[in-house]
Amino acid sequence: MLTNHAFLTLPAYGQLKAHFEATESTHMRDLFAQNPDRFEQFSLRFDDILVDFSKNRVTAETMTLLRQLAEQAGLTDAIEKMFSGDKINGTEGRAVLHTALRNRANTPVLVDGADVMPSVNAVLDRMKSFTERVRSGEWKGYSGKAITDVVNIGIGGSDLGPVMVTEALKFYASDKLKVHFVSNVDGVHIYETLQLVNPETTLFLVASKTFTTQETMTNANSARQWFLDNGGSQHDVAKHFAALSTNKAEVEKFGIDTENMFGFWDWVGGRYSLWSAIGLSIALYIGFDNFEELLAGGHAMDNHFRTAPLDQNIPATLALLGIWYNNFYGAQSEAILPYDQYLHRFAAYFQQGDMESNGKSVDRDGHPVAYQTGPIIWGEPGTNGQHAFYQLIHQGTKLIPCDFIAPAISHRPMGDHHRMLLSNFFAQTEALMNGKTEQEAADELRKAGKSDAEIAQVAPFKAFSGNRPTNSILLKMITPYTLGSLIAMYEHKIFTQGVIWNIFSFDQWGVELGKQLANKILPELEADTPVNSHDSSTNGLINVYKVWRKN
Ligand SMILES: O=P(O)(O)OC[C@H]1O[C@@H](O)[C@H](O)[C@@H](O)[C@@H]1O
Repeated sequence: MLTNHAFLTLPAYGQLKAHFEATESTHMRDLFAQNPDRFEQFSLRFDDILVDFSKNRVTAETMTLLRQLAEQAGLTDAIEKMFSGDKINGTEGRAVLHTALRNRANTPVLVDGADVMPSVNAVLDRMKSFTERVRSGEWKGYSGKAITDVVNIGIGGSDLGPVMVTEALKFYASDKLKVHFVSNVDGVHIYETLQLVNPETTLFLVASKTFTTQETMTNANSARQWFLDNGGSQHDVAKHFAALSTNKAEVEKFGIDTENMFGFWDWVGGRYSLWSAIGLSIALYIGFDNFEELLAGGHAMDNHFRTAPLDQNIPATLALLGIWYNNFYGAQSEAILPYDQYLHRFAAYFQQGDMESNGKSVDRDGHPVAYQTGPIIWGEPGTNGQHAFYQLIHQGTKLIPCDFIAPAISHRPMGDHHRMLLSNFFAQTEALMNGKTEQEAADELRKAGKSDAEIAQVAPFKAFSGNRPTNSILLKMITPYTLGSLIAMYEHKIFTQGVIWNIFSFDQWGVELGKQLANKILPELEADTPVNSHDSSTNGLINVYKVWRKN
């Protein structure tokens, strides 16, 4: 178990508070003017990833104090505990070992005294041979045809990771196999997907850690019914349905041949499971070699996180910067802005990764926290975001720290597109940092021939305060390996913050209440008789629904 501490009483917290008050009004423009080495001093490199954090409202002293905060919170010890299989998921009594899934060094990792690596490797071997059989066409559907479409049915961690990675690595995909993802219990999702596929050549992957999730089981049942209604027989189900789960009993009950079950373990959190059997759709889409590269990239970042000193440690640095804005500047959110269309689901993926992990308000002693924990994560790919919500980032009243992510080399070089994309990537962080004074705005207007009256009227609106923090994460190229490292980098950032806030990052009790209430309401929706067992709003909504559905 992790060692507890009181975040607000850590000596470095008090020092940071005083330091914040003394430096809050400093403008990054001045910090850059004073220090020509700022970029060298405040950037880190790891393989083909450059993390430039110089455009943050920090000095060397800020970083030193933040690192002391991490040390005082016991980060080094916590990292070791996670990697070595300690049961750091305290409320569920579980180890947290997604790192073992990508442990390419194959060193033993013990849970309750037993090495998990042989089981991890055994599942990977089965995924490999299955992937090869499906991709080569050796695996046949019931009418003897090769598989052309894979439909992954899952939700949350059993969906978002595979969706994000298959999109991000589309360049590596085989053109013989398409992947589709069904998550929402809204029948529209499965309906529309089934319109695109042929039962003779479709493989359904039912992806659910628990194999009891309402949405997934409902979609899986509908998919099986569709399969049976459209030419497949009960006997053929084995050729068209596989399960990715920890729950063998439920898989059997559903009727999937356990030969077609790819297992994982309770020490893999749903939102950290793309590295496990849940990644089978990824392996099928990009090939097993590329899936292994993804694992290798994650593993390399694990080694970095575990061994790099704090002043060189990329995930820890990003985590500490996040804490600086979250707990001292009062920033409510963080934006993730990938300048790469293939990464268009990256922010959505880390919405779950971060918000489900650190959206907690009780500390590890079970006491309510008296400080802010996990931020709101949001974002869209650049440049689309620029034409939508960047106005607020540039001139709104809220401080929104942003991560800008871009590859130097595009997989799809088309004319000048990539250079234009990157000019925007570079320009935005420069603009956010520098801003534009009212005087500069006025000078521009004067040059454009505006009168003094016009200048006085318009200049205030054309001024930008600047001093808005950004990290620039420049990658050489989005390869399976770099993507693996990038994902692991964010995972460890989230972990570090959870350690410092003294919260449990690997449970998610907050999603349960809504599920319980939905289960209670579902049978109440059957009859047309009005309900009166809820508050007046819930009763009112249900009763109007019961009237309207009749038309
Ligand atoms: O994989 P399962 O068991 O179907 O769970 C899916 C999702 O279910 C949600 O309820 C959890 O909040 C997520 O963490 C999880 O990923």
